[in-house]
Amino acid sequence: MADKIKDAKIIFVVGGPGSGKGTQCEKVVEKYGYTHLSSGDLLRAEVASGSERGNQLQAIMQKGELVPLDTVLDMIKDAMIAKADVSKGYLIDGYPREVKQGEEFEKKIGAPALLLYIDAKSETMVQRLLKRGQTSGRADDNEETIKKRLDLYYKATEPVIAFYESRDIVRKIDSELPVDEVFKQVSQAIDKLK
Ligand SMILES: Nc1ncnc2c1ncn2[C@@H]1O[C@H](COP(=O)(O)OP(=O)(O)O)[C@@H](O)[C@H]1O
Ligand SMILES: Nc1ncnc2c1ncn2[C@H]1C[C@H](O)[C@@H](COP(=O)(O)OP(=O)(O)O)O1
Ligand SMILES: [Mg+2]
Repeated sequence: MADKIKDAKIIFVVGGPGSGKGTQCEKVVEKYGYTHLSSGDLLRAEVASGSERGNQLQAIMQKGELVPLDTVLDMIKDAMIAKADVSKGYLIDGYPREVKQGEEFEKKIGAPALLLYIDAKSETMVQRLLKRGQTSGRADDNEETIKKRLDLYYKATEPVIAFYESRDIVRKIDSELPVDEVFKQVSQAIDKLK
């Protein structure tokens, strides 16, 4: 595995729910041709398949909780391998959500070259998620679950940023600005990688 993706850059995209991770990743795909893997999207695909495992995942996600680490990591790893021959870089969106996930990823796959920290105020995230909820059809875009997701973000995911800061790979992105302004910052961080 490590061999197959040895030249591909790995970028972790970390930020609260509704901070704009998915929005920025789409633009990175367009400009840089990186492979975008969203843990949430992978999980929702499993739910949509109607499998027994998908039903269990749905119940967890609806409560705003984290699904088991092994499940997410296996899904990401399989998806990375599937793209290994064509991918020059990977955007890992929504993972790691806790320090342990980062540690396990590095043991099984490899080290990230960059961590994009997509930062927005909690009020901003709530407003964006409530708006997204009007059309997303996502079971977790409702007021009650949003609150739980935010709490979990501050408790479990923010420590991930501190964990990688010591390696100097964290780039903090101000995601309060309009999408294109946010993307300028993202582009600058990626351009510096080369
Ligand atoms: N910079 C921004 N300004 C305004 N709205 C944004 C911005 N970035 C994202 N959004 C909107 O906020 C919502 C959440 O964005 P999304 O990319 O799905 O976030 P995440 O993947 O982090 O949950 C979406 O409806 C999106 O259109
Ligand atoms: N790395 C991960 N570990 C555990 N659960 C995860 C996960 N990534 C996603 N999930 C589950 C729990 C999340 O509340 C839900 C939705 O995730 P998401 O689509 O990444 O949300 P968002 O883009 O709004 O931040 O899926
Ligand atoms: Mg997303």
